[in-house]
Amino acid sequence: MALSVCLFSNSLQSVECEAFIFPGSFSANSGKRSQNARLAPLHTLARKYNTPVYVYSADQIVARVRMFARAFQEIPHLVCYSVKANSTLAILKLIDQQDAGFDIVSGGELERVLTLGKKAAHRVVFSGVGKTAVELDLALRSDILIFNVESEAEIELLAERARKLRIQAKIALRVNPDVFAETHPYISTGLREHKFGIDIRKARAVYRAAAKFRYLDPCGVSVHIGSQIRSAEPFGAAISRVVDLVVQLRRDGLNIRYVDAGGGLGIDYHANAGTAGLGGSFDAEAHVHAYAKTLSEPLQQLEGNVTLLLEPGRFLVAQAGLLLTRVLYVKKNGKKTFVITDAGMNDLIRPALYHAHHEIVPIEPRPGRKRLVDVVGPVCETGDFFARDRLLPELRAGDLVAILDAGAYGNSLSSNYNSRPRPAEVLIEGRHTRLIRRRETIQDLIRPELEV
Ligand SMILES: Cc1ncc(COP(=O)(O)O)c(C=O)c1O
Ligand SMILES: N[C@@H](CCCC[NH3+])C(=O)O
Repeated sequence: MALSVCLFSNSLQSVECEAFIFPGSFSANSGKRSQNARLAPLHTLARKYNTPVYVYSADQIVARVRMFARAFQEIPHLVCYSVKANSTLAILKLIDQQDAGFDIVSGGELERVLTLGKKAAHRVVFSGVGKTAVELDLALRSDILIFNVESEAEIELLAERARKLRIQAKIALRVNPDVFAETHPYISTGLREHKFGIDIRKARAVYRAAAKFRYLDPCGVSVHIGSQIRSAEPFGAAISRVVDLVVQLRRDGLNIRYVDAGGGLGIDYHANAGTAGLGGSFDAEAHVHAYAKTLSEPLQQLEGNVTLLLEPGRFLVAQAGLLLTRVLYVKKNGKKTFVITDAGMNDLIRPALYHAHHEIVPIEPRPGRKRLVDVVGPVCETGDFFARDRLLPELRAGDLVAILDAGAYGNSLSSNYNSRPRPAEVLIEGRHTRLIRRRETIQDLIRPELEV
């Protein structure tokens, strides 16, 4: 019997989501609100586009952007989607259509935003510790919204470039608030020992110095304490320190009009855990509302006159994407069973890099006893795994499996290691599916070398 499973369900806590019709035995019961998104069966996608392939749901992305905006509706704000999470042009376009802005960290990301039109650039915040003169010039000429400056040396370089081009630059200092946030150490950014931002204790003096440059307008304060943060508390601590600083800076005579709270709101990578019914207790909407409340309380001290900039990445796109891959081989080494897929760590590096958990769902699960397996890729690294000692229904060569919650830091962090072309990407829009990035070919990889 065909039952429905919505592998993107968690992002909306949807029930009865008829996303994928599997001849399997899962049922998607993950919560409260119901949404019918009729999407194509994954089998069809695998046949049409081959594997591995990233599959995204446009509905889910749009729903997340709207959910985020709803939570902040009482506060003047601009959601600036963090492009690094997923920088595929069709995804950016979708988010642009929701009137969002963009958080970028390189000239390359700015070029991507510019493909949406010049207007999109006016809603860009430019973060990053290592901006080059060329990147600053492009951003100045593109008339971006604001530069989040991360060092005194960068202020000087930006002031020089702005003077040369005779273009006024709005700047925020990204302050380092020395706030601990529980997450993987590689993606924690808010402690003094991290490379990010300017020590908040020095910030007033740095603002005073910045204000002397004719072509710089110090009008914002920004902070970003890390990524995949599941509790509201550290965001509250960071924003309170920022608000205190804004009060002081205003007393110092600066016209601070922007507070940028950064990104970092986490998701539940276990939300679809379990096999007898996908879904979990994570309520994304409640989570973002709690986050909004935590940010808005300290901001009240500023009595309006401030636009809150937000830079969510993962929260908007992670759960709207999955990586569809086919089992190549199943083999035993001693007591271990390895399920070897055609996707590898080069396609999705999060498990290898952070020991990150991603749910893995067989598309046609076999009934019967589950087995403890390692799901691994074909790359020549022992770290090339998607799951270790995971209890899964029996898998055989040829089976399709979906690696869930892969919409953020999936393809954008992929590489060509082992000379593996990157996967295709497909967007599901209502009843239609669209190839938004073709699979790379070996020619794509070697052409730059043949050209020299
Ligand atoms: C400055 C900045 N803003 C926004 C983000 C987006 O973070 P997330 O995807 O966790 O929301 C990042 C990544 O951590 C970042 O470094
Ligand atoms: N790449 C990380 C997030 C990094 C955020 C960068 N500021 C992840 O996959 O979780």
